[in-house]
Amino acid sequence: MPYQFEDLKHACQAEWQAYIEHGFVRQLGDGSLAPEAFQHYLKQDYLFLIQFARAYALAAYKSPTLSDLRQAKEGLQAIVDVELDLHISYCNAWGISEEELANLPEARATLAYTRYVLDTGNRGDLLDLHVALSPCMVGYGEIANWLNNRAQTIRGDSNPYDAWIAMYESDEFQDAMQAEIRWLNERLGDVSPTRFEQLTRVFRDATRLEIDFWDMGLHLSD
Ligand SMILES: Cc1ncc(CN)c(N)n1
Repeated sequence: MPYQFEDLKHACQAEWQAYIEHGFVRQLGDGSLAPEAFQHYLKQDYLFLIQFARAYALAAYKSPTLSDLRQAKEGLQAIVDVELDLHISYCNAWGISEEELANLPEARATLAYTRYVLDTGNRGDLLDLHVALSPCMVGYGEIANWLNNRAQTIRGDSNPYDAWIAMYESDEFQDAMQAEIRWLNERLGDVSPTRFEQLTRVFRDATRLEIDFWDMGLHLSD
């Protein structure tokens, strides 16, 4: 039977659930997250997004066909034109200037995750790289949808984190997430069980690094 993206999630169910339903996410949803934790996360996420934009540029470099190149461009555009732009204005609203962002040191969780993805992409092929990128692109879209279906989630002005949820439930982000899933489904359909095992390891590692990123925000780790 051809593999699908859902099979990767299924193979890493415990890690995927721990990522999507993390304490940081729950507290964002009900508005109880400490502002310092959110600001720490926001700053590190700016650094994270710059490295992830580089990883999509690597995907463009590794693309053998026009359709692969277009998919890499979509990912790069979603980060640079949608997420980073919104992120900078969102940081400003939270009292974090662009100058401060430009001079931040990277936390260990940021270093570990971003360099893992770049290294996986350098050593492996285009599919390894997209699988390593997928918890980022697919996970946040899924988190926004999970929060929206959760009774404890507060939407609107009474939740200071409402704009964050809105960013990831936006059509632009949800469309980019669906395009990534479609691209992966087409490629995963052809892989052998042994190759799927290898890719599962990459997906699990990247998902665990997403969990560490939430932990870093929650505990203000550097
Ligand atoms: C750590 C992290 N992971 C995923 C995303 C969503 N692109 C993000 N902004 N930051």
